[in-house]
Amino acid sequence: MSEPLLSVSHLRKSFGALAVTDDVSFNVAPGELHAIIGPNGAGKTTLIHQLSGSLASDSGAISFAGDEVTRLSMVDRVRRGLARSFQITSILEAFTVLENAALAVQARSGSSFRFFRSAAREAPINDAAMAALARVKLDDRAHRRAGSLSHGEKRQLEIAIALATGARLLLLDEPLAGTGREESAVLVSLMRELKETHTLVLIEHDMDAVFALADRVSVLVYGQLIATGVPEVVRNHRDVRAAYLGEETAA
Ligand SMILES: Nc1ncnc2c1ncn2[C@@H]1O[C@H](COP(=O)(O)OP(=O)(O)OP(=O)(O)O)[C@@H](O)[C@H]1O
Repeated sequence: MSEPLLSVSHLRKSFGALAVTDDVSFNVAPGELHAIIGPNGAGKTTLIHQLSGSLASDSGAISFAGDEVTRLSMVDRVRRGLARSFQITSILEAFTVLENAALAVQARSGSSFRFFRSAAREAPINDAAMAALARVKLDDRAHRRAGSLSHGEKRQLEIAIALATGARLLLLDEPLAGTGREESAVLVSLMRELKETHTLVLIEHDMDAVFALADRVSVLVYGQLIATGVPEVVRNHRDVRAAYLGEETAA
């Protein structure tokens, strides 16, 4: 196997007495789509926060592209190419879809946020922002107000914003949450296309999507990874089936 792009080793985070991530170790190879699944409250979102840098880890190490990034800020991790797809709440609804993507391009170049309304009018920024929108099939919505997008389109825009930062590895936290069947199909096919060019870490409750897309799956239960492997092995893993008893994946 090639050198991992992301390497997580013995990562921990507690809130008070609650160990929310507890000695978590796994690797993600370049080009891999690695899904992290687990029952509600298992610690998946906390783990993504630790990987993105929005939450400091108590102990353990995170390496990205061969460099340790454990103590780096979120902005520094984004500049190195490790970006989280931010939640809808971070979309600026009053601005156009293009302006939202342009802001992310501008953040990558390190220039000030203050003039971002005009950023979309600067050719290099505009071109990069339009390219990110085209990747998520939102280029025809570029000049619409972001607030006017459907729920599924907003999730596409979140991914475009992460792409526009120049990310090599995208951390996607439940991109299908709250989407309808058609929206979800659009996002699944989008992720399949993104796999061609990007490394993805995907947290998702939709097991059909996970097992259709993932190269490998890790299972988090009460903060601990109980299994990592290719989908078929994980699906049939005894501990995984036990952890999910009564939940959809064991079906
Ligand atoms: N800031 C915090 N302070 C205290 N407890 C927290 C905090 N953030 C998360 N927790 C607790 O940590 C546990 C794991 O939460 P987390 O959101 O990471 O789980 P999850 O696997 O993403 O859950 P879900 O699938 O429901 O989104 C939960 O018990 C939660 O209440």
